[in-house]
Amino acid sequence: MPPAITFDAVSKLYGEAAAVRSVSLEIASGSFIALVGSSGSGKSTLLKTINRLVPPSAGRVLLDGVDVAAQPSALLRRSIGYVFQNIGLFPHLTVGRNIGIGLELAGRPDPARVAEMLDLVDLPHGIATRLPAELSGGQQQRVGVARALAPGPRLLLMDEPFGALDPITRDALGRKVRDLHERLGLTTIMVTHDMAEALLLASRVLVMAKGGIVADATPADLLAGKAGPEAEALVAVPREQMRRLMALDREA
Ligand SMILES: Nc1ncnc2c1ncn2[C@@H]1O[C@H](COP(=O)(O)OP(=O)(O)OP(=O)(O)O)[C@@H](O)[C@H]1O
Repeated sequence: MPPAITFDAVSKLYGEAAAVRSVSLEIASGSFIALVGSSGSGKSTLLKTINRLVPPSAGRVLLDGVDVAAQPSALLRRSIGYVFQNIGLFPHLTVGRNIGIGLELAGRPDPARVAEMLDLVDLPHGIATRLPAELSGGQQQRVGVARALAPGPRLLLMDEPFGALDPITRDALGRKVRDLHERLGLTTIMVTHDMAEALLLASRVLVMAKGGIVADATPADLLAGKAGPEAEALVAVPREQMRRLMALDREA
């Protein structure tokens, strides 16, 4: 079973300023969650409390009922896949070693697993001997996903993973990740600025503002305007774009 996550009154203060304000919520095992909200609303900070990159100032985060603070952070991070915007591949290591690094550090190197992961993200095996700089941005981000999934985590955290990609590559990778989420039976949390991406990929959308969760709804309820004013302001943009595109299509 992939883990369920509980945020129990989680807050994070930086000096006087609260980046996250007393967030309490449960995430069911197997969910695909999109975390959206304006810049600075606390999305990344909340995400990072799960893998202990950010220790909460108050409250607890539980994975399957166990406080993450009670687990050694290296062990915890090995059990959680993490993909972030600037990819963070090791530039001096080949693609193959980048993908295998988690297994290597855990003392169980596995070249066959590297090939399996390349297949999983639709990259040719020949790419394994190249350096990251010799790949396109989209290919690098696929390697980032392969690296996160190589140790076989059940939980995948993604922080604006496709932000730097062109729209076509972004759409393809988003679908790929959704497909992997289903096939591997993951629990996935993705921070994104793109409401359309959130609506199309997630089963549940959490909207943050000023460190708090201001809406928590399915994509269908969000689109139907049932999730409150903050959510409505974010949904209005893709909805209006869709309306204009359809009007153009009718004129053509
Ligand atoms: N290490 C830090 N030190 C001080 N303040 C921080 C730190 N990290 C984040 N903050 C502040 O906490 C608030 C929330 O930041 P966070 O990165 O979580 O927002 P976000 O919603 O992910 O934003 P974005 O969409 O721009 O990435 C912001 O006001 C930010 O300036």
